[in-house]
Amino acid sequence: MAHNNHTHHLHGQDLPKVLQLLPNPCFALVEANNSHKFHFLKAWVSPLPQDQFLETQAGSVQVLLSSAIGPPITAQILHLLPSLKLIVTISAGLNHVDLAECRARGVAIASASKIFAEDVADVGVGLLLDVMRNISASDRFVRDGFWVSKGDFALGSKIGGKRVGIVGLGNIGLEVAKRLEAFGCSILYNSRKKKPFVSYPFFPDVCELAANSDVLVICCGLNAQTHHMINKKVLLALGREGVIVNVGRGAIIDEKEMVQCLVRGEIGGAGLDVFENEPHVPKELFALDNVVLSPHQAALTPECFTALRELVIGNLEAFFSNKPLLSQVENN
Ligand SMILES: O=CC(=O)O
Repeated sequence: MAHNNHTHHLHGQDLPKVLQLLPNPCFALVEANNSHKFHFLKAWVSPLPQDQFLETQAGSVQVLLSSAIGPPITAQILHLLPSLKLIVTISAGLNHVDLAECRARGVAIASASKIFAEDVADVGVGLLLDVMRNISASDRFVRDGFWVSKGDFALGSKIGGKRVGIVGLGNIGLEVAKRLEAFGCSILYNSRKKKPFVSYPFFPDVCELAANSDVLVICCGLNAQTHHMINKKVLLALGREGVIVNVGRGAIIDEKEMVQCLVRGEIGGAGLDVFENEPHVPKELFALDNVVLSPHQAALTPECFTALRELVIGNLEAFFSNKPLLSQVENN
């Protein structure tokens, strides 16, 4: 987009188009005060079925706004958008986007990973503390009147000195490491590649990492390589006292096996913000006091909304003026 004095005189139809497939509260937030700069094209407003709408109305669309809770951006959708050059996703995770198809079509991706990292890490550490110090379980104990009728509650474990294995040392994993270092934990990690900028011990094999950790914190993305990467063998290597925390995606863990391990006491506990089949959570977990559950909401705090809006609009402005994107994701 040429930035000149006439920009604000452009009619909606002449503005650069930004496609949205489904309504999303975060999109509305991004749109607020910016509808004079971009024409936000909303597939759901049309009476046409989505495919037909895309085929007839979105042929010239270059940018798609997407989110982790929105519809997956499949090869089929990409095929209906021949002019698409950029997907801006309001998420840290990218598993809802067909990355191979984007690569093949030369579609760039910009994410919100940097903005969400601190908030997701906070919840990861919160879940770890909760499981290990029985915070939610003690709260239930007190509310149910058991402090009076039964006396003391089961003791939790000390956090300081624990070995925390981080799976995925990206933006989120690094924030988790930073926080837990301050608690006196020792940090180990598994990642696709060894990171030259940290001195934490690197474990190329996730099973080895589990065997050497008191807690595993899952912070990686979901893809073909990480799907069910945390399988029964890894869980058994973590062991009876071991705790697992997941703030990545549910399907990185083989959920059925994890539930079995928890029910049989083969691992010590779990703190979970994500699940394989959200919003459905395996019912067996509801009965377990050593499990803390959270409804996949680690990423979003109202405090990050301003930064999110600036990042998305910054990416759109950069794209339409041929400048480097602010948060382009590597997709090789
Ligand atoms: O799950 C949330 C995200 O990917 O940002």
